[in-house]
Parts: sequence; C-alpha cells; structure tokens
Amino acid sequence: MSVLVVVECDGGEVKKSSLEVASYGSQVAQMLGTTATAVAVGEATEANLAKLGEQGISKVLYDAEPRLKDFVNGAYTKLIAAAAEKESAQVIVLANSNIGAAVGSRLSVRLKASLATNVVELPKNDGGSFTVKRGAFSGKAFADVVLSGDRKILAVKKNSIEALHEAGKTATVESFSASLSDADFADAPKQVVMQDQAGGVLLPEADRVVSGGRGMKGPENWHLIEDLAKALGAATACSKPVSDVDWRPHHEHVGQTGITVSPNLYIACGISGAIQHLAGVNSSKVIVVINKDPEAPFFKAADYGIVGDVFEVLPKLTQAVKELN
Ligand SMILES: Cc1cc2nc3c(=O)[nH]c(=O)nc-3n(C[C@H](O)[C@H](O)[C@H](O)COP(=O)(O)OP(=O)(O)OC[C@H]3O[C@@H](n4cnc5c(N)ncnc54)[C@H](O)[C@@H]3O)c2cc1C
Repeated sequence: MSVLVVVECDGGEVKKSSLEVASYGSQVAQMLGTTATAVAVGEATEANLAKLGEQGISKVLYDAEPRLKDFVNGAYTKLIAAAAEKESAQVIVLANSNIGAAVGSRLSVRLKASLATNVVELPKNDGGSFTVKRGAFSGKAFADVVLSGDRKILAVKKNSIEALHEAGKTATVESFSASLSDADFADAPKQVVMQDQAGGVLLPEADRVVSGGRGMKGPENWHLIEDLAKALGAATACSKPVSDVDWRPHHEHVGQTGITVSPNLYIACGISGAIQHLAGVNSSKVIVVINKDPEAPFFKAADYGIVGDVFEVLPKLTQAVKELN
C-alpha cells in the first residue's frame, strides 16, 4: 500500500505545481503510515526527479518512451494506472491542471476510484471516513466531501499547499514501462503549436500575471502591461471583453469562460472585478488591483489596492520594479 503522486515535467524540469503535489502526497502518506512514490510524465532528467526526495518522495517511476514527452491522454492514463497497480496505491494525487483534470477522470473510471478535484487542504482521515475540502461553484464556496471506496484520486489546486524543502534528500529513480502500444497513442496530437506569450511565460503555469481590462482603453496602450510583465518576469492576461474586441488574443482571456490561473501574484489593471472574471483568478495568492473607481468590486478580492489611473500608476510601478531588479 502506498500513495502515488503524479509528477508533471516539462523541458527536463519538474513543474512547480507538481512540487506542491509531491509535498501534499508525502504528507498524506505520512498520515496513512506509508510511503509516497511518484510516477513522472513528460520530459524529465534523472537528476531533477531524484530531487523529489526534498518533497518527501522516496521513489520515482519514469518511463523514458519518447512519445510520452508531450501529453497523450490515453497513454498517460494507462501509464499512471499501471504505476498505481504496481505500487498498490490507495491514494493517487495529481495537480488540478489541464493534464490532471483530463487524466483524473479517465483514471477514476479505469481504477474504479473516487475522485475529488480542486482539493485545497490535506484530507482528514477520522474514524475510517476520508474527507477532503474542495473548491466549489467557481471558487465561491468550499465543500467537504467524503470519499468512499478503496481507492481515492485527489486533484490538488495550485497554491493550496507550500512545497516542502528537505535539502539534500533524494529519491531513487526507477525505470518503469507500462508496455504501451501504438493504440495507446491514438489520441496523440499531430503537432503542438505554442501560443505567443509576452516574455515567453505561459499563462496557465505563470507564477506572476499582469492583466488588463477595458480600463486600458485600447490595444495601443498594452505596452504598459507588457513593460510591467517584462520587469516582473510575468505572463500577460486580459478580461473577456478585451479579447472579444480583439485588443488581445483569446488565449489570454482569464475567467469563468477562459483560463483559470493561480499565480503567486495577479495584478489587475483597469478590470472591474465581475464575478465571471474573479472565478478564474480568485485562487491567486496575492491580488493587486489598480482601478480609478474606489467602488470597483475587484477591491473586495484584493490583497493590495491602488485607487488611481492606470496610465499614471503603471509607468511608476514598472520603474520601481526595474529599480529593485
Ligand atoms: C456567461 C458570462 C461569462 C463571462 N465570462 C467572463 C470571463 O471568463 N472573463 C471575464 O473577464 N469576463 C467574463 N464575462 C464578462 C464579465 O461579466 C464582465 O463584463 C467583464 O469581466 C468586464 O471586463 P472589464 O472589467 O475589463 O471591463 P469593465 O467592466 O468595463 O471595467 C473596466 C474597469 O476599468 C476601470 N477603469 C477605467 N478607466 C480606468 C483608468 N484610466 N485607470 C484605472 N481604472 C480604470 C473602471 O473603473 C472599471 O472598473 C462573462 C460574462 C458572462 C455573462
């Protein structure tokens, strides 16, 4: 019996959300009196996988099949299911990411496991009932959910838990093959085209996001957003009306009908803070709002608020960040 953690890798590195998930999984393992094993997906180096020991992982399984470098739902599901069987995993922990959400539901069918997405806290295991807290109604409420069944899958929301750092601890890395066939790659993408992102930072994975709304008045002013994003090493985003009128591309639109982001820092510039926008950003760790209207609803969700004109505030803020760098 063990806890299996699904670790997503990209370009050889373990993603930050997966470091959090590994820390979460090792704490669940400790709670259940067992060990945490990881199965890595994506492109990884052995050295980086071994470092997962710092997050409390004892062993990492890795299938170096080149076709697993990019996400393939069928193949990833089969690989993780095989790792779960091998380790007799009772609890499987993954990130509540695009990959985690897609794989989690298929995995729950394949393994006949109960699934909780958007998990925000460590579970409680009182008197045999396994309860998890999860975000519900686009983050406007929380639900305590009791998971029954022998197997449980938890998809953990980004930024819900601090990554552990037990410096110097290493995990053993074991090569693992799930004997995948061509049929498992039937849904492999033919081509992966990366969207252009200002500064090359991908929005869903970004640690910092600078976002603009209709208060920016037009696309000709977006250099103010981009300058601050560049100074901070942040990705850029926008509200829905901004992408609807083509001031910005649609893949930058965040909110209920767009991308959900959970960065450590979200700076909203000239965005009112409508509930549909908040649904996509309200799990950001620190929210900074710049709006000239002191009654703008976004201020209620803000950690820091600047009542002011974006055209005056943004150049000063960018300059101040550059001086700190
Ligand atoms: C079904 C549905 C789904 C939706 N999904 C989404 C979604 O996913 N994402 C999303 O964003 N929206 C979504 N919306 C739209 C949402 O309801 C709002 O209309 C939208 O978020 C408003 O965008 P905004 O804040 O940029 O514009 P506005 O509401 O026009 O707000 C502009 C803000 O800028 C401020 N401002 C103006 N000038 C300045 C200045 N010079 N300096 C500082 N501040 C200034 C104003 O005070 C105002 O608060 C959805 C709506 C529906 C009905």
